Amino acid sequence: MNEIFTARGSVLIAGVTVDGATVDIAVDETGAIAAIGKDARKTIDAEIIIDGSDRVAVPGLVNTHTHAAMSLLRGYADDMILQDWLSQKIWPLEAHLTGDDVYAGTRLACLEMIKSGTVAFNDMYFFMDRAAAAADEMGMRATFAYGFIDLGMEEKREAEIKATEALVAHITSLDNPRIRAAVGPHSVYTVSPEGLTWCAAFAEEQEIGIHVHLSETEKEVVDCVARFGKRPAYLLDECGCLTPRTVAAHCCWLDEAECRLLAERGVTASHNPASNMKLAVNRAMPYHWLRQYGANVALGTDGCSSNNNLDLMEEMKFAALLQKFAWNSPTLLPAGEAIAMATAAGARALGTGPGTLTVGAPADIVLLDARAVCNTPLFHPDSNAVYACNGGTVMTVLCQGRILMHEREVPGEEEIVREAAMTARSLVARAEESS
Ligand SMILES: C[C@H]1O[C@@H](n2cnc3c(O)ncnc32)[C@H](O)[C@@H]1O
Ligand SMILES: [Zn+2]
Repeated sequence: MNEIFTARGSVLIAGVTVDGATVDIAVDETGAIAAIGKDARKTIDAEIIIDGSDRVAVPGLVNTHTHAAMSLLRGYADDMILQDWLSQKIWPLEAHLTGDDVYAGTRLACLEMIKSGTVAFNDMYFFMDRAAAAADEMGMRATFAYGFIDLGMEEKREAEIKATEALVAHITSLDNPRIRAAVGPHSVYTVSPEGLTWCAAFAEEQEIGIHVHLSETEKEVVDCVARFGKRPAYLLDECGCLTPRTVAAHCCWLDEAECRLLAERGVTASHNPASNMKLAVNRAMPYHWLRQYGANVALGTDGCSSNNNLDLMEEMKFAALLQKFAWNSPTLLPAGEAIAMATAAGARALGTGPGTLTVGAPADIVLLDARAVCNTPLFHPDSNAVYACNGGTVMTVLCQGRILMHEREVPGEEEIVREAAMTARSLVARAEESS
């Protein structure tokens, strides 16, 4: 294998554009940014030198809500409303999932994320020990939550508790700083208050995150008020699920008071605009209120069955456009804020560092092609990154100083794609045989 992918020493990115200036970025052997500037090359004896001319450097992107192995379900069920999509197509198929399926699907997802500039992701799914193995092999950072769904049944709740405890124990035993565990209560419509309360207490005891779907549809809100006499964010809060370690996905139907509550609790709201538009949830996350009350707002793709890709560069554009359109404000969510959502806000949510190109930060660095058509002319790199380009502009990706992709080459790509295609076919065939 090309030594650029196996090297674990220091790296110099020479003559790269950062915030409009041409600089060097020096990465030390611990994987941290040692220096940035004109003389940064003098600070290390670089094992690997990357030519940064014709490249724009940005921080690695962070996907704060996905179901990575759903890459196997890409294009399997489109153009449906959420409840029908889940109950008629997705859950029946997922009943046939195996650990091998999740491993192959997560490897495909990691490949796709790396190829579009993502270095870290927040995952909620099943067989997460196998997902963790895949992410580790691919060199990414990731947080894994078992999708806890008890449907109000005590017996099922006991099984979900065991599955959650087993995953957290497994990930803890890995003792891998790139791979973390979280607790994943799916939503207020699939998890009982008892289940939600257990999830919150366990996450607090383990000092780990909570990953939950929140107020994705109007039906979720209406049903929650009818069943529990309160809106979903208040129910989650009563159960202890709103914390600074919580990532709440979607947040489309929050009212203003719920936005203030999320901000007060330090919750990260993960905006998933492509999935929301595709499933026609009929309301955009109220970003203006969340920002007004100081909530951390990050970005996520959701899974490949509702998006249908994992390209966070595209997601930045969807977010900026959807917010402007839905809230009738062309000044809402400008390009710089969209990039901060996809980088610093996501890194804050997952605790992966500052998510910026600064000395001392983990070297999670993405190099974009400055000569690409979408980057020409290059008046405003942020504008081009959000409004003109997509993940195809990503040339090189470093995570903790390790080179995961260079000149768009990722080691093992062909085998990962072949294996995932075969696995997806076999999963669907098994499901069809049994129906
Ligand atoms: C972990 C479970 O969550 C399911 N899922 C995937 N996307 C969504 C979504 O947008 N809303 C609710 N649930 C979702 C996934 O299929 C797993 O069953
Ligand atoms: Zn989701």
